[in-house]
Amino acid sequence: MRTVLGDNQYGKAETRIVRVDRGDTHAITDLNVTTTLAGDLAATHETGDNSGVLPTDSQKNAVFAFARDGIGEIEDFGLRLARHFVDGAPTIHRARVQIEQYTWQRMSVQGQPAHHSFARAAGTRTTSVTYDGTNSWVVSGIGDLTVMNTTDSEFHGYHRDRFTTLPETHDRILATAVTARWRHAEPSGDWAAVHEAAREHLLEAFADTYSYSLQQTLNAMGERVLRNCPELVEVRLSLPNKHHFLVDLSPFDLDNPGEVFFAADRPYGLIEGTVLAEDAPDAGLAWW
Ligand SMILES: O=c1[nH]c(=O)c2[nH]c(=O)[nH]c2[nH]1
Repeated sequence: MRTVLGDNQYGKAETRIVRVDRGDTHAITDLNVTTTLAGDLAATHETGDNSGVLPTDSQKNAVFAFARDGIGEIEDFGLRLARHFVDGAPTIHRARVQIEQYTWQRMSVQGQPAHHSFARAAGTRTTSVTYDGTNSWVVSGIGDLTVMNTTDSEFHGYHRDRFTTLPETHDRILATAVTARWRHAEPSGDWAAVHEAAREHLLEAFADTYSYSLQQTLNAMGERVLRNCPELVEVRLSLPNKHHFLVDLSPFDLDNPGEVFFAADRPYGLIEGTVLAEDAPDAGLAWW
């Protein structure tokens, strides 16, 4: 059988890098960086001719070397790296730089901000930057931000088949670990300000939406971000439904008026969806 080489890409996954800025007080930037390159790479696949391959080791080294000059916002760091790879190597026509930034909070010591001590906080800030030699696309977001509403959530009226045993509920816990990614209309802007605003609006929409399904909450979260952040044109959400089951305490002659739950970790419902501005421009390579 004859075969042809299809789409391919390669890069260095998960370069972990911590930069310490040693000003009057220390500051840290803690990143997990994944670089992915694509282009004219048939030769290495077909004959092992590596003349067009920029080693993944060099990609990792570039991440560390670029960090020596300062990192700044992860979106800008990603754009600098992506341009370096495509503009510097003739066979590389497309680069993606994905960055996860871990959140660290400065500790307090005797009521004062600590000089050099930090505690890791929940949630990550993320970006995925793509550059094709002409255009750049930026998708930013958050990861792993666990949230819970202890009421104002119902789930009933669903389609039933012969396997349906789920009891309808008019009052349940709604909990999820939010992964959200938002597409910027332009590959420039005040990344940190947009991030803060998008995060706030996501969380507020989660908290103040009376929910009849996690799907409805997802849509409300995406809508709220797009209505309030004109820099953004698309939001993609992935929301695991972290089920909390009321424990039957009747064997112990105890009632359970919505107070004691079993927090199951698997299996879990996984609710995913996209909300777009009606006039969102074509996504191009934003989600590559
Ligand atoms: O908000 C929910 N959406 C579902 O689709 C679903 N399915 C399920 O079993 N529980 C829930 N909850």
